[in-house]
Formats: sequence, structure tokens, C-alpha cells
Amino acid sequence: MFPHFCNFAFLSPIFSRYRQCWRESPLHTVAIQTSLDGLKEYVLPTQPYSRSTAKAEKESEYAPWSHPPICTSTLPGINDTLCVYTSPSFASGRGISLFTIPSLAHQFAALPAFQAPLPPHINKPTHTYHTSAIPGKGIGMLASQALSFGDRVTAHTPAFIAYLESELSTPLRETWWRTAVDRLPEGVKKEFMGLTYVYGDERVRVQDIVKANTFQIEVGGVNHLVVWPETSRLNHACAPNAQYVIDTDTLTHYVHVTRPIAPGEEITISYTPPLTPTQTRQSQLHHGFNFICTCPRCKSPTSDETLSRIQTLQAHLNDWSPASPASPAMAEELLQLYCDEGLQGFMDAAYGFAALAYGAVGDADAAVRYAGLAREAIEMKDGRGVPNFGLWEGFLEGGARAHWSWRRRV
Ligand SMILES: C[S@@+](CC[C@H](N)C(=O)[O-])C[C@H]1O[C@@H](n2cnc3c(N)ncnc32)[C@H](O)[C@@H]1O
Repeated sequence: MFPHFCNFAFLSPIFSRYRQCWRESPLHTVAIQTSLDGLKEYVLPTQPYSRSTAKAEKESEYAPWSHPPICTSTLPGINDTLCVYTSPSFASGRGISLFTIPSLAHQFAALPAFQAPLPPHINKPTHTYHTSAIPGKGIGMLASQALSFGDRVTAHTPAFIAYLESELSTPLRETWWRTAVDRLPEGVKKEFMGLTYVYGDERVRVQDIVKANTFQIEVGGVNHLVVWPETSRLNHACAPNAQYVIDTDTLTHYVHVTRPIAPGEEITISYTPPLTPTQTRQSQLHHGFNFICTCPRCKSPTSDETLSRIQTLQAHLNDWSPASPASPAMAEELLQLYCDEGLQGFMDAAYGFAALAYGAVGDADAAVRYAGLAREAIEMKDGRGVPNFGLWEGFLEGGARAHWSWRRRV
């Protein structure tokens, strides 16, 4: 049985913030939903692309894609075809392959990522980390030097993007995805094929790799699975010391440090929403990622009590009725609890509550300080395109005194 894989991504403007699990069916029970006629239109999955083919001479017709797209027949559930699009020259020759519908490939191709040279820090090796085997976790990423809040750990473009569908059978999907991966330049293809997997079944190796390593993004209203090979080595912790964000213009996956990391310490992100109870997180990790989390938060006897106190405090701070017990002291307690739980990468809401709580008692300096921290935390977690970023930007531009919350609790 295939488990499902969960991960998150946040995107705009053609993207939107999204969090969802990828559920896959067992290989042996998946019905082939495309007609046999459609098979005639498939190319051989492992047939290597030859630039000497006549079609390659017309490559500019397909720019930025190097090959004439090869497509499925029209799939009834989406009333469209899915095609393989590859650009070996993407990101200075790192390359990228997509499996998506033509209109969305067009949207991807219009992104700055395809239209202009990428900023030089993207896809550059950094000296911040190295990979190593971690007992019980496979390969992980360890800090190569002391890292501080806000330090950038990685900035990479993806190798593989696939439309999330349930139209194709697992074997057929494997055929198409393999074609997409086979067309990548050798370096990134090797990295992709060397990534970890869940089942170990060679027949579905590409899907297996995607299952263990994918993030999801929504593009034009459609979920896509995305693999960033370097970032894939980040293991999970329920109190992670790093946070990721995706720049939708450049398709770049960034990872930043959210609390000090000592040399040799493992760098981690959270695969699950960390403000859910231990059992929920455990179940998601087990079913989605096939491992039992043994991190300190999962073993802590008081972590769930702290979560419930966090929720109570947030409910009070969100209560603007005259009877509300909300106060700056309550906001400070909330901030402390987030820190105690190791959730420094998820403090945007807590900082926001603090900004409002201080503004509500007429402390403009503290309100502005916390609004700035809320904006910074959102930028690091969700990017600048999300509405909450604009909300705090607006607060800071207008000033605490102009905000609706000003002196609302005096
Ligand atoms: C995205 S990969 C992370 C890198 C992976 N460890 C590797 O060897 O390439 C996800 C897989 O890593 C392993 N993993 C990640 N975090 C873990 C943790 N906290 N404990 C145990 N295994 C973990 C699981 O096997 C999971 O399916």
C-alpha cells in the first residue's frame, strides 16, 4: 500500500498558498483510466532524447522547452492533455522538467524564472551545511558553521514539477514521469534519482522518490508536486530550527534559520503543521512519510498542554468584546510559549497578537516593534505575496495610532 505524502508550499501571484497531502493508491488496485487508444500516443518512456532528430531543429518553436512536447490523449477527468516539457537550459543549465497541461506550461514559461537570468545566489553551493547519515533518519543536513536567525541555508530551483492528477494509472504515470526525468541534464537527473524513496519498488521508482520528497504548489488553481533535490535532504522535526518559503517568481525554494544552530547540529524543517497535537502529527508523519517521529516535542509529556494553552491565549487575544481578558502580559506569555516549544519559525500570529495587544492599550512603540516582527516572520514563512504580509505592511505604514486596534482596550 502506498502511504500518502504531505508537504506545504506558499505561492502567488499565479500560485496560492497551499497545504495538502498527496494520496496515492496501491499500485495493484489502480484501474487504468485512460483508454487503450491513448497508449498509441505515448512515446517510449525510456527513449533518450536525441538532439539530432528532425524535430529538434525546430526547437525554437517550443521555447523555452527544448523538445516538442509529448502529450497524453485527452484525459476525461480534466478534459485536457498532460505533456512533458523540459528546459535543459533553465537556471544556467541546471534544467527542469514539467508534466502539466499546455495552458499551465505556458504560465510557467511566462514566469521571471524562465524569462530572465536568476539572481546569482540561487543554486550556488553554500558553506552553511553538509549532508551526512543520521542514525534512524537516512541522510540529513548538518550545520557546517554556527548559524544565526535569518541566515540562508539553501536557495534552489526545482528539477521536477508534475500536475497532481488521479487520471493516469500508477504504471502510466511512472512512464510519463520517467520521460520527464530522463530528459533532465545528467547532473540534476543523477541527483534526483539518488534521492530517498519510501517503498523501494523499482517499477515505481520515480513516483516513490516524488512521494518521499515532494512539496506541493498550486498553479493556476491546480496542485502540482515539486521536487527540489538539495532541499530534499532536510529531515523533519516538530520544533524545527529552520523554515522554508518559495519565491514564486523564480520558483526558488529558500530555507532560513529560525534560531541559533551550532556547528554539527542537524538543520530541520517541519513536514506537518506544528501547532497540532502530538498524536495528529505522529499520524500524519507515519501515514505520509513512513516514519515515527522521536523528536523531543513528541516525547514531551507537557507539549500538548502547552498547545492548548497557546490556543486559549490566542482566543482571548482575538476577543475584542468589552469582557475580553486580553492584555499585553497575555501576549508576552504567548510569545514565551512559542519559544519554549521551539516554534520560532511559526511566530507570525503570536507577534501579530502582541502588536494588537500593545496598540490596544496605547503603547505605540511596542505595537510597531511586534508588527515588524510579524511581518518578518511571515516573509520567512509565507513570502511577501500573502495577505497577512500586506496587513502588517499596512499597519507599519499607517502607524499604530491609525490602526483600528489603537486604544481599543483602555
Ligand atoms: C524528504 S526526505 C528527508 C531526507 C532523507 N532522510 C534522505 O535520506 O534523503 C524524507 C524522509 O526522511 C526520513 N525522515 C525525515 N525526518 C525524519 C525523522 N525526524 N525521523 C526519522 N526519519 C525521518 C523519512 O524516511 C522520510 O520519508
